[in-house]
Amino acid sequence: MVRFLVVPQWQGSPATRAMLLIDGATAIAGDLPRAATTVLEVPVEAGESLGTGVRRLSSLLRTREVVAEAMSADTVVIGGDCSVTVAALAALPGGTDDLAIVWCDAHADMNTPETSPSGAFSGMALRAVLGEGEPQLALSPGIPRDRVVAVGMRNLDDDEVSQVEGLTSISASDLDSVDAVADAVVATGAGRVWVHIDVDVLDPSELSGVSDAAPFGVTTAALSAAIRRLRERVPLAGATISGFAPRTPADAVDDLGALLRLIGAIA
Ligand SMILES: NC(=[NH2+])NCCC[C@H](N)C(=O)O
Repeated sequence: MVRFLVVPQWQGSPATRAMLLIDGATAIAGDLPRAATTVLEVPVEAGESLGTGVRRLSSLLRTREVVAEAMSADTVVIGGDCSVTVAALAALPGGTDDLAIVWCDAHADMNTPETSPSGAFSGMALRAVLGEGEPQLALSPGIPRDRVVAVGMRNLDDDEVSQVEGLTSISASDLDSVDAVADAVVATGAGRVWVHIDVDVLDPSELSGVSDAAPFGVTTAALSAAIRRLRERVPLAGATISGFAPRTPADAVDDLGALLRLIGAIA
């Protein structure tokens, strides 16, 4: 049975109102089956960079320990900022040797501390999954680039452009084919797949509670259908929903329909 691990980590976000991610995690948790849901306690303090180029590193490391203690097979992780996926993969039962990653996010998250405009670890999260960037946070071993399928990526920093070469990229219009994601993952040869969804991958008309909305995103319907099709062909190792940062409780209610549809596709 699927377990939900709610990780209200905000310290990896570049947003000025990053703590709205706590409200987002709490709103989602309230709609999950209680017996299958664990809400983790993440540090309340912002934390220190400890001389690295990653803001709030000390708190990110602490959350990582808490996630490692709680991880089990068939876990759906609910963020929090999108770097919670790095913590989950670092502690994934069975390791990551046979894993492909589907990274659904408007942003590339391919910065390192050297290229990051913000110092926010969420903007470095996919790069850390590849095993690169700040060594205290990077996966070891990393996931090879040819095992990564990026969906809906459309808001890149200049230094990220060269870095996304080598990833398979699926645009919003590519999702018109319900098999596009499944075909790309099967082509990697991986035995299992982790699906990461930062909800800012959705078009802003579908969901408003994100801190850095980008136009021309994917529809909830197309993404859900693509994930369901993927799961018919490749076993799911786990999944993440992250980046939900509603401005008010009423806004959160407006967005819950789209969120629950995505959760239904991955859980
Ligand atoms: N998944 C996200 N919301 N990422 C935000 C990244 C923003 C920007 N590219 C940075 O590195 O700071």
